[in-house]
Amino acid sequence: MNGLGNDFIIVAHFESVPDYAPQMARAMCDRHFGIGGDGLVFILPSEKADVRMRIINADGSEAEQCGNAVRCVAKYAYDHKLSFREALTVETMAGIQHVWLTIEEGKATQVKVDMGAPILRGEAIPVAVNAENVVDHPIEADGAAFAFTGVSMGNPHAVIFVEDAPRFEVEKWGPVLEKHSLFPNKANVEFVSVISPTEVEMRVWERGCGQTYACGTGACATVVAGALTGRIERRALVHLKGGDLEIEWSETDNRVYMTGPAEEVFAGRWHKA
Ligand SMILES: N[C@H](CCC[C@H](N)C(=O)O)C(=O)O
Repeated sequence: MNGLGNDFIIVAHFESVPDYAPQMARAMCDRHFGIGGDGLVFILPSEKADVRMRIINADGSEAEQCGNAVRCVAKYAYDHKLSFREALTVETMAGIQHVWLTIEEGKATQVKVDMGAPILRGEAIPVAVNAENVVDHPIEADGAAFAFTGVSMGNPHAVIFVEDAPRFEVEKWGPVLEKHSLFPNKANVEFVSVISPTEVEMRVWERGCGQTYACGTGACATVVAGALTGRIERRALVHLKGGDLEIEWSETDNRVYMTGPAEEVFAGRWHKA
């Protein structure tokens, strides 16, 4: 499945995450010797929600949250009758996500997710900056100077505003910034250019998988960072390499709502030993 080209291998027949999950993710996500994907997603039973999601990045590291994967999991749960409601809940390591599905011809097409409230205090993101909000904070890497705004949606993000995101050298600066000493748990790094107060372009280097076509939590972090720094409004359209996400950081409940597509591409069997 994928959300705007951010693609995942979904497995739904485990009761819990096996201890060999990191090796399984690295093998299955390999785009030449495996199936290929940005991550391996387990759909598990839950006592608190309709289903539970755990996500392992392509490098075998586990992430606390994944916006595009939540949309895929919710679609899978409805389409494969793990849930019969168009409004359902997905338990993640970041909390319980409420999800609303748009159904067309019996299948979920568009998915809206309550991604919860952003975490902005430096040591909770975490970033090695002792501040309630980490806004346009200087960061140096390989002799270049940037300014990042730190936001967690359960997973850590460093949002950097640049002149022209689609032409930015993500492959050069992403890996250096992902592992910067300011980020104790590493970070997903978003490069964002503002088109208008309600529209941005974003490219992303993701922790544990590299440059991806889209990042749901990254799009949420982008709108929060943009609104915090007065660059954009709290509701914006985020243009990503793989398509668009609608994001709103609600003024009334402080929660971030993400709306976008989810797609099932194929199903199959994994035969490798
Ligand atoms: N690589 C991310 C997890 C996937 C997040 C992204 N794919 C999304 O849609 O939110 C991390 O290690 O925090």
